[in-house]
Amino acid sequence: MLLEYATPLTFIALGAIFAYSFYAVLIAGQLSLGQAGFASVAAFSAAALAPSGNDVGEVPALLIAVAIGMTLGALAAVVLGLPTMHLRGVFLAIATLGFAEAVRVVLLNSEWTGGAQGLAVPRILTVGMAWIALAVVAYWFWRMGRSRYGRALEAIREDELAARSMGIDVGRHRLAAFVTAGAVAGLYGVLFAYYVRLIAPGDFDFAAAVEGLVTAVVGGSTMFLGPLLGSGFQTMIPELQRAVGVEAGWIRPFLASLLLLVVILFLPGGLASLLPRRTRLPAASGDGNGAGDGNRPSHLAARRHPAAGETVVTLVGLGKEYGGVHAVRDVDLEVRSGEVVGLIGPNGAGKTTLVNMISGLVPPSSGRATVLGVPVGRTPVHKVAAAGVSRTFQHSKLFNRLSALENVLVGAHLVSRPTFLRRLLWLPSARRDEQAALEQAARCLHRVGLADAAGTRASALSYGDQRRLEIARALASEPSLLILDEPAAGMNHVEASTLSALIRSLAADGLTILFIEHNVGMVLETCTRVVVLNFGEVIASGTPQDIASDPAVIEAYLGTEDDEPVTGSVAEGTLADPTGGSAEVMAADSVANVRPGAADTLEPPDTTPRNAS
Ligand SMILES: Nc1ncnc2c1ncn2[C@@H]1O[C@H](COP(=O)(O)OP(=O)(O)OP(=O)(O)O)[C@@H](O)[C@H]1O
Repeated sequence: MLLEYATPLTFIALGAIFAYSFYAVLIAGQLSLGQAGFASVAAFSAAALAPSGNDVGEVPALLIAVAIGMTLGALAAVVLGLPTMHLRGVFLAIATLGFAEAVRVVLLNSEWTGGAQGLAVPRILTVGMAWIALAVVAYWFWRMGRSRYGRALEAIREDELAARSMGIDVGRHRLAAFVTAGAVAGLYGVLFAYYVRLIAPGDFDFAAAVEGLVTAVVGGSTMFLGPLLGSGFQTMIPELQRAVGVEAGWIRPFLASLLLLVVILFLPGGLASLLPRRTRLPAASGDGNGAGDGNRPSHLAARRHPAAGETVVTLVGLGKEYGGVHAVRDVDLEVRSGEVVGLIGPNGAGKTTLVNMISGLVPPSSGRATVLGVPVGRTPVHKVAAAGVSRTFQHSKLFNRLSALENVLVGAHLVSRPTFLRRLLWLPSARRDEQAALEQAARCLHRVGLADAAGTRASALSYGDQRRLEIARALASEPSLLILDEPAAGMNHVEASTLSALIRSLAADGLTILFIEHNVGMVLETCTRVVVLNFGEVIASGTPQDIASDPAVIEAYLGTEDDEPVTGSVAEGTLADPTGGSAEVMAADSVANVRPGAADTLEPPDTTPRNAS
């Protein structure tokens, strides 16, 4: 019975293995078509170099061929990956396709490959061996999925910039994914060669690459079972055709293309997304709050924080120019450990550019900046994060297809330990470390009041909850400096007030906080020091009381008698941009027209002690 279906079953396994080589990079958001090239390098080299089954026995001969093929596939991926890993999307696809085509042409014109006639290879592979190989590959990706490494790849796929800011070395992870793809494609090439008996360079052409990609995409690139589902579907179409007596050759590519279209339009996660995706929640602790905000899990990696009062940020003459626009000019600023510094200023004042320079996202044009001992501008973003800088973004940069808990788990990248290889071996220490990371994530969610939303997809959260989730994700790395870019945007008064209390409680724990906010009232209430930027320059810096009555600040916000009226509400501490921009105001319904010079102080500062909460 099984033998009757041996051929389609073998091709399902082979197709799935090939699709896994695409899945390996799709999971990190990379689109590569070079896998056919890796497979052909592996297949021809192994066939030429591996000993004959007559000399060493069939299975050892196949195993040696697999080892040769996977090694050469991985090496080819390193050679191709090093110069191309900085490419994204379609550019990477074109470069890798070019490589595969070049390999095909070289093999086609080489004598040792038999040219267009191809190379005869003994059939050693059986259906059982093919499925064992598939099981090993699927196991690899299954165990990878919930490891720290697997989560980092998913984070890169969802938002590369945010992943960098969480301390993930994107270049290294992308190259690792590419090399895995090379090895898996190499495995496919060898198994294919030792099954079909005769291999020709044409077996690994553009059409083969597209078929592998379609199989992976149709199956789904976000769940490890996707390639298997895709391959089963692709291989079974001709079998079903035969069963119902319709032999037309166009049906399979037509249905595959149709399904690809349906998947891209309506089912971005592929067939695998129809299967339920579970978010593993941490085991509840005895305090009734799940992992709650209890003690720090003991298996997390250690973090060193600066002592109270130690310098955290030093900016000297820092400037950034975009073409002729001076976004930031000549800023001198020192932030000490434990301070809560509010950065305010009208739209376009240069606040985001300044914090982008501090977090290493944007290199300065002039001056120098040292953050937690690291010279930013010359240091990659993930290393700045590793030094202890964590941040949220003005426009939320969550990993939208991941749950709230998974988002925060990525945030814990820097304090959690690598677990993938230990997960492959089911070592208890890997489970313990994963549990510690889960507890850390749950603790951070609890701290921002999102414990109940742990299993909810980030994209399904309300706008205010998304902003809180970003804060939880930023906290998970246990930073020394937390940068918040307009954290209260989109929040109502109650939420903003709760957020203000949270920021003060974080500061009471010793965290240094730098935050941009248009809600001036909240800034004055929350900060120990306020820095005001206008046209890229610091126009004032001091205590909330000083800033609230500083004439230069009031003029920057309200303009002078000669200016056009501006919209905003002093009473709400929320002011629109005097330069005409569109500030995200906290309470749109309370916005009133304010004549220039209508008030002589901003929102009076709250005198509540900082650590009262
Ligand atoms: N990547 C860029 N390329 C060109 N100009 C830029 C770039 N980023 C910022 N700018 C310009 O730099 C100036 C400062 O922008 P920035 O976003 O830092 O201001 P901001 O104070 O954060 O404003 P907002 O409150 O609206 O976020 C603006 O004139 C802006 O147009």
